[in-house]
Amino acid sequence: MNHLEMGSSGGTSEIVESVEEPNLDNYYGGSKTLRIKLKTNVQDGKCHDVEDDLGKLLRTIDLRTSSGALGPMSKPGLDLLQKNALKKPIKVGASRPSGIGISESVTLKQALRRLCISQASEMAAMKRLSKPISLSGTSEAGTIKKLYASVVVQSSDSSLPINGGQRNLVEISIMPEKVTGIPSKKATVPGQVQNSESSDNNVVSSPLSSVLNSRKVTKIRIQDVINPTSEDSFESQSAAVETEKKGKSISKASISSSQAVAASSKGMVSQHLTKPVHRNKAIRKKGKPEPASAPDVSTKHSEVNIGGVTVPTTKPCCPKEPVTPACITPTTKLCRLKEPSTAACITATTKSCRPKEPTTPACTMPTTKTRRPKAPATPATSTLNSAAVIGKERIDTGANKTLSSPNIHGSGRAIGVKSSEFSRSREKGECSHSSKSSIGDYSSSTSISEESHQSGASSKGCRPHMSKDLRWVAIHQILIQQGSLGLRNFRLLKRLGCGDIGTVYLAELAGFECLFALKIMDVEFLVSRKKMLRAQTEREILQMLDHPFLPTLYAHFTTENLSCLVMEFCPGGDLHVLRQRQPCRSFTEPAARFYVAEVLLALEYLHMLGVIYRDLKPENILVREDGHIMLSDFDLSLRCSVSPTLVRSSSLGTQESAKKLSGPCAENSCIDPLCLRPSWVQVSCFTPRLLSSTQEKTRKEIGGQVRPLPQLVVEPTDARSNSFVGTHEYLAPEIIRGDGHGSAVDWWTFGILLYELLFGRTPFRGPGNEETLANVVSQSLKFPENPSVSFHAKDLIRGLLVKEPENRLGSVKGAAEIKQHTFFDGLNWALIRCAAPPETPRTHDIGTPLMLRKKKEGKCLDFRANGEDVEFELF
Ligand SMILES: Nc1ncnc2c1ncn2[C@@H]1O[C@H](COP(=O)(O)OP(=O)(O)OP(=O)(O)O)[C@@H](O)[C@H]1O
Repeated sequence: MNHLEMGSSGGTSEIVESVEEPNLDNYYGGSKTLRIKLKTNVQDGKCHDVEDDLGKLLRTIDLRTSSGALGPMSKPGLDLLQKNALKKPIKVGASRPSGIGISESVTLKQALRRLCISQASEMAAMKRLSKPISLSGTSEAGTIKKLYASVVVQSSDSSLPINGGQRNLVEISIMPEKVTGIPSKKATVPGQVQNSESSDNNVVSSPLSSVLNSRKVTKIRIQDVINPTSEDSFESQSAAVETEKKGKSISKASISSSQAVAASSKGMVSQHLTKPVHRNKAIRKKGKPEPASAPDVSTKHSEVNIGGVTVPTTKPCCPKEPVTPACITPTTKLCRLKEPSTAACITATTKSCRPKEPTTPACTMPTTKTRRPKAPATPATSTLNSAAVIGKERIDTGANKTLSSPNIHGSGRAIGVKSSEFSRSREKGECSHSSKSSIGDYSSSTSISEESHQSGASSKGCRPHMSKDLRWVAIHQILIQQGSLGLRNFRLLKRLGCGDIGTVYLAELAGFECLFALKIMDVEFLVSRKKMLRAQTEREILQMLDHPFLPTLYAHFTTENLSCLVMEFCPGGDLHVLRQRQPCRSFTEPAARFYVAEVLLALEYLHMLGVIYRDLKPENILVREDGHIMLSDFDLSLRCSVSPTLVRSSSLGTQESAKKLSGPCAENSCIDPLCLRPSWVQVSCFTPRLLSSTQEKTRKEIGGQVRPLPQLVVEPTDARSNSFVGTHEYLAPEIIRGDGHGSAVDWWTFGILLYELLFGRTPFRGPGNEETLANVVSQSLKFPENPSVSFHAKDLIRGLLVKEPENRLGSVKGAAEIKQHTFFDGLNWALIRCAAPPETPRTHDIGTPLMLRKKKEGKCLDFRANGEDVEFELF
């Protein structure tokens, strides 16, 4: 600290400038010292002229420094010079382009000062360049260089390229805190002065101080980047603004430096910096509602009902942020957006949805309808829990609950149907396009409340694998533009088939060239035939689905008296048709394995959702455009509760396992993945293979045998229903016997399916349905000699077609058990959706557009192409 002491010594008053500083000898070598004392003699009341004293002083200096006029300065002299330097900013003027000059107009004292200042500063700087700063571990020279670089950047041009600013940002941020005490010393770094000279107005000390100030600003910004959501950063940002405001008064250069730093910050982290701004707005507006804006359909995870159309709102149709081409990639040939505005935001690489070559795999459905035999009446009571919980959904079984789904209404007319009506509904299916008709003796002991419907809707809100689908974009565009979706938006092109509860059409969304399968159901007909619950079950299940081998429901709407499901269209027909096109009317083993593997994954997924499918047959397995499968038709499915269970292998007796499996797995008497021999099983198992020492010990104690880990089973293995549902040839024995059934029925039908795909017929088919049913219950399984089928395939079928459901493969651990069978050896389950299918469908005939004409009273609605007109088919 510098201070002036005034003392009195006799008649002489002496102003002594004393400096309390660390030993500067270290700084300046201490080799030569020049001590200057300014002494004012007041003697006899006479003041001597200061100039005289200085003259003497100058002579003294000349004498003592004659050996080296530019030699090291004495400490006191330096002190004085330093002090002066601190008091006055060093102006870098054009009059002194280089080196040290003394203008003629200045006094001798000033000249002396300048000389000393320049010399001392130069020396100090040179010394410092080689002196490390202990605090930061970086040399002070390095720090000076960095500061210099900052000053150079800031003083030369404020409109610097951003990357220059970036460099400054980083360098400044690592400066040690304690550099603030030496700005004036640093100001005389030679190179720095040279650069600073480029501008008359630049004040060297100011940029430095502003840089130091802006370091704080910079630091704050970096914090923002690191943690853009922290409150601190928000406050600091305000502080930074304050600092910047203050900095404006320092100098022009300091402002520019601050701007440069800020600009560099922006340049580095422009994206991140936008976040705190948004967040700040949010903080400010906290508690205040945002002004009404258009609904952001891209972010909500629930469904909306717009104009009677139920659609999920999570689809990335028109997100607020501009849609990048990568965000919406065409995934199908079946949809193309026409409107240029949309196409611009979506991507222009979409394939045409209108295939040119007319082939008709999807239109080869048998048109003959089979009347189903009346199945024996079965008790309506279901062994399902009265209040079944599916995930977060709760199925309320309240008997008199009124169904008033907003989705089932037409022209503003809500349909309220007492669930008691459904409870009485046990009607069999009456119409099918296939030779294998589904029996729909649907025990409707459950009715589904509105709440469960809503939660079901929200659970299906997100469909990642379909999120890039242009069809979502098209539908959402219609909803946004027109407010609702209806039959008017579709051109019916072809009838794809007729089921128990409705008719499915190939339909094009007008203006978009997007093809859909449109299932149209006559609500009055459904109510009168007590099939409303089946329709509702199907819709609710469809709304839950999000799986590559299961259909996507794009929308549901009601219009007049029709309930319509807008689904994904499968142009490849079904496996029944496809099988009949095979050389021996049966698939090769690899092809069959591919199809059943995909079906298995779909069933596994359904089971995990608490859905027992119950109607597996080739007719319900549709072939997608890419050749992969899609399991359709859920109106006979059973919804039930699923409670994850940890199943220990010991609970499944080893003998039982052996019965179910043969080959390497059965030899081991264990079905746990760890016990399976095939290498692919071990590869696909995610169980850690490293055992701890304790585990290793335990393992040895049990005689070297691997103790299988318990397995989590999330399948409705305990669910029971007494409904008589299914297709005769596919009905499980327990359904026919009326024993009550659970998810094991799907593994029975899975066995029948594999049998049919491989052998071209089902195993228990009799001359009539009654005989078929009898065979299913009592006849033993036989395999034809032709075609030749592998042992593994037969072994799997044998494991599945076990008449007692409790001994059936899959009855305990579900799909996991079946996947582990040797028939599937080498199959990569995780990547099967990427595997090449046995065949991909040929292009399909979209047919002639159909037109709705009329509906006859009290009859099931159907449309039939007749030139340009459509007639209703009565059934
Ligand atoms: N998404 C689709 N893509 C192509 N064709 C389909 C699609 N959905 C259904 N179909 C065809 O439409 C026809 C009728 O299907 P729907 O599901 O209504 O009845 P179903 O399969 O006969 O079953 P059920 O009578 O039990 O309702 C089927 O033959 C099927 O091939």
